[in-house]
Amino acid sequence: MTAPLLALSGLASAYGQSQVLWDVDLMLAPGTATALIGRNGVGKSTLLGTIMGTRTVTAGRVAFDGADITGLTPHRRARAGIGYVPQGRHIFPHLTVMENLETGLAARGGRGSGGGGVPDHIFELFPKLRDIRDRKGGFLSGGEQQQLAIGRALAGEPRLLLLDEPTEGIQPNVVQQIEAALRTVRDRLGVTILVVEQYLDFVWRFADGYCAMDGGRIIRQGSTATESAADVAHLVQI
Ligand SMILES: Nc1ncnc2c1ncn2[C@@H]1O[C@H](COP(=O)(O)OP(=O)(O)OP(=O)(O)O)[C@@H](O)[C@H]1O
Repeated sequence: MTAPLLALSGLASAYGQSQVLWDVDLMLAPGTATALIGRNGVGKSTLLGTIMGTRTVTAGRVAFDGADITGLTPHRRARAGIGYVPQGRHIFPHLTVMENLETGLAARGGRGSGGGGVPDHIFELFPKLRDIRDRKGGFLSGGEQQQLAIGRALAGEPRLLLLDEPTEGIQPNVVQQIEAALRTVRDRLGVTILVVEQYLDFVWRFADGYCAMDGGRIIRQGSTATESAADVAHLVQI
């Protein structure tokens, strides 16, 4: 197997006295898309947070491209090549679309294409963003904000893209655009993707593999090519 881009081993996390992640092992091969599935509250967002560095790791190790990054701040991890699209998108409402995208450039550090501005491919992935580039973030629809949040993460030219429920509350035609864009990001840009997603149709159309969580642990992993969504549906139903 090719060396993993991301390797989690024995990872644990807690909010104060309350442990929410237990002994998580996960490896992501470069250029693959994996969906993190499971019911509400099982620890999916917390797991993304431990990879990005916004949540405390109480045990275990996060390795990115062979280097131990467990002790690095989120800022350093972003500069190392990890992009993050949080749940709720966190768009800056008083900045324009273009200014929001430019905030993503800082993550690039010395890496990436070296050009100064927002990479053109972001507007090829999301043409709507070009049309509305002077509009303030606070005036965008949910679908436009989601595209902007993904575009902003991509402006940092990440090698690993973490997304937290990108289809939540988004109308079906925009879900399709997001799916097509993510497919291009994986297949043409070679970016590795880890996406928290409850919508299994989307997962089975787009992701290579899935990883199911329950009670803060990974309880099952597999391939979307060899298993069906029906096999795991009981793991996401409430
Ligand atoms: N800031 C916090 N302080 C204390 N407990 C928290 C905090 N954030 C999350 N938790 C708890 O940690 C557990 C895991 O939450 P997490 O958000 O990671 O789950 P999730 O699977 O992403 O759920 P959802 O799909 O609802 O976002 C839950 O029991 C939750 O109540």
